[in-house]
Amino acid sequence: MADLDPLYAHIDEHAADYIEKLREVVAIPSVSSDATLRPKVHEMGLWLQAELERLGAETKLHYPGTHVMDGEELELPPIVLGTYGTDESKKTVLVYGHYDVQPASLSDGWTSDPFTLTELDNGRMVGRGSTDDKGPVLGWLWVVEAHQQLGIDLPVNLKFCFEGMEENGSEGLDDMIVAEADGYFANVDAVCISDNYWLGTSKPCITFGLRGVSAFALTVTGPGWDLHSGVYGGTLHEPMTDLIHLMGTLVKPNGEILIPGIMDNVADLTEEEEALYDVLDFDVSELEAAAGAQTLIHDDKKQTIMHRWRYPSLSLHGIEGAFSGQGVKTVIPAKVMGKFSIRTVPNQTPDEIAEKVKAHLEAEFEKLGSKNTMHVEALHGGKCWVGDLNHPNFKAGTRATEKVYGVTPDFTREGGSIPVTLTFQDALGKSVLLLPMGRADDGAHSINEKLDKSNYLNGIKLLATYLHELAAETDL
Ligand SMILES: NCC(=O)N[C@@H](Cc1c[nH]cn1)C(=O)O
Ligand SMILES: [Zn+2]
Ligand SMILES: [Zn+2]
Repeated sequence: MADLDPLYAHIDEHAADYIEKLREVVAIPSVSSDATLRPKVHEMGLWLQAELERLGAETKLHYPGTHVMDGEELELPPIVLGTYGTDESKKTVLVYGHYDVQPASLSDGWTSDPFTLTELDNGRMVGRGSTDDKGPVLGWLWVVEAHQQLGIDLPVNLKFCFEGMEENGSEGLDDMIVAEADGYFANVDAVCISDNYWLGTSKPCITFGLRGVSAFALTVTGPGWDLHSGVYGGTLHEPMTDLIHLMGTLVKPNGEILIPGIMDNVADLTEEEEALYDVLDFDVSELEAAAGAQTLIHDDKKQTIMHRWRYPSLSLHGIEGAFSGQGVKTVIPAKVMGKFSIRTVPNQTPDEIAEKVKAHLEAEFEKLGSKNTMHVEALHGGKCWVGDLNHPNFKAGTRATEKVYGVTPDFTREGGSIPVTLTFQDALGKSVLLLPMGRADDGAHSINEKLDKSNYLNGIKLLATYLHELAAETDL
């Protein structure tokens, strides 16, 4: 295998260039769930295509069509596909990432403009998308560029698949992957995704499991329009009252999900799995620090980690249509929509979850005797995933981590979701490795999202080293 020390030195020397490029893409507010920012998502996709072309990849854009969001028909952003190298003597690695981001605004509590990458003295680079997932996506590009600049042969062929709707249901992606399994993706030997985080803040990990996610919108509709609560309060069924009651029937404050039958298919805990949690090097105080609170439900670390990785959870996210401004507005909202989602685990499926959620809410609404109308909509649903840690793809990731960081990584599952992981595994019949760049306290989806400069640079080295280690795998 090639001596990678010159590559590592090159990456360190070019830190300023890589940070400038990250600054450039953080400044494109590619928020996939905001209709007004949809052009920015497209712009970000085209930015990536141009960079891939600059690096000599053959690219193509797959446009999945349109969808309706907030009552508006919108063009879905392109899935950016790229092929770099077609040498039949080399293995082909498919790398996936997403270029859309979660919403962010200063009023949420950011200490700097979310779309201006802000470097702090402690090495943190703060900005929306820095860690989820623009930093890692860019990392793959710099791996190719560094090899070119140093004249080092890239030991594998690469296929890129970058999407712009991951944070909003990945519409159109699964269909494209299934349709192209024997086409564009035909020669793929292994898949790697860098879109998650270390378990803590100091030790790297590789990840072999994710929870799924099923998102719902629960709408209660009553009066024809918003009403004066002094004039109508006490005289009619209020949608907010119904909605708050219904949302209260979903989950207890201790996290217990109240939907009948929801736990029926949850995989049994085996002794072998339990032993993994016993030896895990996990510090709950780091989780508390990253959350900015000491409000964990469970007293011991084992229960905490199991409820994050292997049991389902239900979170209430918000209510559309309700008054949320400052001061008091004595209004009866005419129509309100509660949003919640369930993180799902083996062996739960989105169809089963949707059926149980609907049956429960319909039964609870019936009990209210309300004259309002209720509608439950299953939004996106993605399955959970557990990969095979013994596969050579994971061995390559482990060796790469050991080389770059000098430690054996933690082997983790994660509470979050990247539904395409299972799609790649099933449709292509190939191993998918999750190889994170960022740390547990990066604040993805939260305020002041950051990527540490050291994680960015070591992450680029890690992705490069992984490709070399995978190329050296004889068992693949
Ligand atoms: N980094 C992966 C990630 O953040 N995934 C999202 C996926 C999602 C599901 N619904 C909306 N976004 C996650 O929330 O886990
Ligand atoms: Zn992500
Ligand atoms: Zn995300």
